[in-house]
Amino acid sequence: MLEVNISFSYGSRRILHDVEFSAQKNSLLAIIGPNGAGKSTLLKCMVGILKPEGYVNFNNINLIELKPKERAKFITYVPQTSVPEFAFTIEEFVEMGTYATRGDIKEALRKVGMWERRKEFVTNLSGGEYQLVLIARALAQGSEVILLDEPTSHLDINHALLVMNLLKDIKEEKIVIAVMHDLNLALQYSDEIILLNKGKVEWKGNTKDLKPEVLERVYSVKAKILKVENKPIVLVEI
Ligand SMILES: Nc1ncnc2c1ncn2[C@@H]1O[C@H](COP(=O)(O)OP(=O)(O)OP(=O)(O)O)[C@@H](O)[C@H]1O
Repeated sequence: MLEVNISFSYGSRRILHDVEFSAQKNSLLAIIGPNGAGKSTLLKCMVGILKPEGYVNFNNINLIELKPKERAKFITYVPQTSVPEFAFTIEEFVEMGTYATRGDIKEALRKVGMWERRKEFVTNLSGGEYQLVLIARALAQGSEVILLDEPTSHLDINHALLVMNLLKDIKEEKIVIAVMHDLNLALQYSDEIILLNKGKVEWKGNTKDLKPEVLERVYSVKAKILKVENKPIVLVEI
């Protein structure tokens, strides 16, 4: 069980106001919200890149208070996909910066379907393939909590589904929290949602309980949530 309460300011500007929630295994948690709501800042605070006020308690250990090396055993962060700068092989890249064993690396690359391609250079991968390698690197670290910042941005629908199905798989073993912009993917794959707006939790709860009025208020659009083949679809009036 992960219990979070975070406030954070950049200088005198308050970005996150008492953002409080909990997360657990077997429940994919999506963090949604408009641009600038504070979603990425929240993940960076949780993983210790930024120093917030509050706590990130995992089994009653406040991860914020741990040294980075110690914290990395519990929580990992997959940043928004950037372009790889250095020509490491996939295998070297996954090994870098982790405390992973050979076995962990093999298992992680197998999980994302990249083991056979481990000798290829990361610089030659497509955006979607690189995203899978970033996830493998986080998996190889073996931490109990995995945070992902927009794991499907820049991906075509096929790769996006590949990544989301992978997260669905991973949530059985780890606490998975993903910042997501695509409301349809968030609604279809997440079990719980936190809707951030202007640094505050505007709404949180079971994904199936999210009402279009909440989306309308926060995103300033006219929205409907329809059921197609029993799956929720957000329809926005244009
Ligand atoms: N290094 C920084 N210094 C000062 N302000 C920052 C810095 N980084 C982000 N901010 C501000 O913090 C606020 C929250 O940014 P954040 O990136 O967390 O939002 P977000 O919800 O992830 O947005 P998006 O969906 O656009 O990625 C924004 O107003 C942004 O301008």
